Amino acid sequence: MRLLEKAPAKINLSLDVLHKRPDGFHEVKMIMTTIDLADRIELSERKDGQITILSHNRYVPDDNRNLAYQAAALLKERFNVKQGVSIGITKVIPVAAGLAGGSSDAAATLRGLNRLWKLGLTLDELAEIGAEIGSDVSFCVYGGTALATGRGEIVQHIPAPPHSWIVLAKPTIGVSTAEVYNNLDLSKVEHPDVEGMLAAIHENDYEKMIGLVGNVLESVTLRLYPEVAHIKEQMKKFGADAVLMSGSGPTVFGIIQYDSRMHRICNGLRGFCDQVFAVRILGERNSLD
Ligand SMILES: C[C@](O)(CO)[C@H](O)COP(=O)(O)OP(=O)(O)OC[C@H]1O[C@@H](n2ccc(N)nc2=O)[C@H](O)[C@@H]1O
Ligand SMILES: Nc1ncnc2c1ncn2[C@@H]1O[C@H](COP(=O)(O)OP(=O)(O)OP(=O)(O)O)[C@@H](O)[C@H]1O
Repeated sequence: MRLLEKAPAKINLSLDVLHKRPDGFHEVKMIMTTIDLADRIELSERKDGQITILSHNRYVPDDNRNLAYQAAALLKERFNVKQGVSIGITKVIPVAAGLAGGSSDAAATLRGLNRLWKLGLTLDELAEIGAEIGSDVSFCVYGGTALATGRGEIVQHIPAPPHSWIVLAKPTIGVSTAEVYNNLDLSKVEHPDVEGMLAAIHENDYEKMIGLVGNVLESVTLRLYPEVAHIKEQMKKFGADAVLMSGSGPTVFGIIQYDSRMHRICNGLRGFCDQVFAVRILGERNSLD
């Protein structure tokens, strides 16, 4: 048997870090939403009990460093599954980009293997298992839009943000999440208004939403990688309504209401940036909702 799962990317509309915890992780408060840019995960049964990864992407590990491999190994061990699985990953989400590509691949593998191996687990149970793989995996198990707290694994669902285009631009560099958190100086950051963003989304208020985007991790990544600041400036100059870095970066996203402006911004960015995408937020509401 063979089955397919989509693994969508996420962006963080608001990302605050409250403090560093004794376990080394940081306590976060962030609003995440899935976008229509997805890897494809193909799961095929193996009778020999092995787990294999095939991705045809030189930046993606094909062994137990791959988060999809870790997801399969965890389920196999926890539920004493005898079968194995071949995991084919068609990468669309840029790697080490702040878009949770690896986390979403792991989450899709959990959802897919739950079906393939007939484990009968709920999404809540899969999300709990996902937290053992990485902080973003729990959110990715559900997708949609959510307020995430704790180290990111406590997920509270909220409505989708107002109707808009998301333009993504990824500079050629990759960024290490651990490096960004390690260089964060919380005495120097400006905290975003996460509660205000929550209210804007609940009220489906586009103007309010674009005025409230914020990410404390920008303070680190923009300093370490000036090309990210350059892309932010260009996206603003081309006319995006709001511009923010996603996660630990380096991908920058712009929020735009009108198609014509979205095209203008994409054309402008493609002049100097290889990876530019225009996507919708998954499950978005239209402006009349
Ligand atoms: C930046 C975000 O992507 C925003 O959604 C996440 O906070 C990061 O999530 P992630 O990539 O799944 O992170 P993990 O794989 O769990 O952790 C990678 C590293 O990031 C740091 N880390 C991550 C999450 C967190 N709440 N505090 C941290 O300090 C830790 O140094 C950890 O070793
Ligand atoms: N399935 C996978 N896809 C991509 N990278 C993976 C995968 N599994 C493991 N990795 C490793 O994880 C690193 C980070 O990749 P990923 O694309 O998940 O980063 P990210 O989008 O910044 O994640 P996040 O936003 O959750 O911090 C890569 O450099 C790669 O070595």
